[in-house]
Amino acid sequence: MSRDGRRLVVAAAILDSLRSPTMMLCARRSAPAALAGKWELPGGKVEPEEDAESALHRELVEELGVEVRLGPVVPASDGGDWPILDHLVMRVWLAELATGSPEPLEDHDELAWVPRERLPELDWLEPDRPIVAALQAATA
Ligand SMILES: Nc1nc2c([nH]c(=O)n2[C@H]2C[C@H](O)[C@@H](COP(=O)(O)OP(=O)(O)OP(=O)(O)O)O2)c(=O)[nH]1
Repeated sequence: MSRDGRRLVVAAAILDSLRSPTMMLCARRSAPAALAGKWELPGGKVEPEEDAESALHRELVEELGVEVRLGPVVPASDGGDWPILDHLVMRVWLAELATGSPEPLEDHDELAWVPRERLPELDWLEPDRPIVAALQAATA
């Protein structure tokens, strides 16, 4: 749960390098129908009794088959989690690959390494647009 009791979604902005980022791994949703075709950050809902970072590592293994090193969280302008679809909130970490090569194993039909300056060109899930802007700023 987030601090205000809303269900928490966790996601990773996986960079080619945490130290000197130039590209970010973006994922195109394949389901449900209402969200299919839109780009997002890989991740998913935190299960009850699960801590946020463990949930993120679990989701990245399930969805992409990778393990990552986490960098800092990129907060919303109020310092907290980002409001997203379905009255959920999302916490976003910068990250870099530790092991594995990302494959669209589950929930996505395409993955793309996108140069950070081109990130706004993708057809993002609407709530992700301000997050993408913050990620560009955080990786400048
Ligand atoms: N993973 C992810 N979800 C996002 C992003 N932006 C955004 O609005 N969402 C929304 C879409 C969904 O309503 C929700 C995440 O749900 P999900 O379907 O990915 O979660 P999950 O893998 O745990 O699946 P389930 O338990 O619902 O079956 O958050 C994003 O960048 N990444």
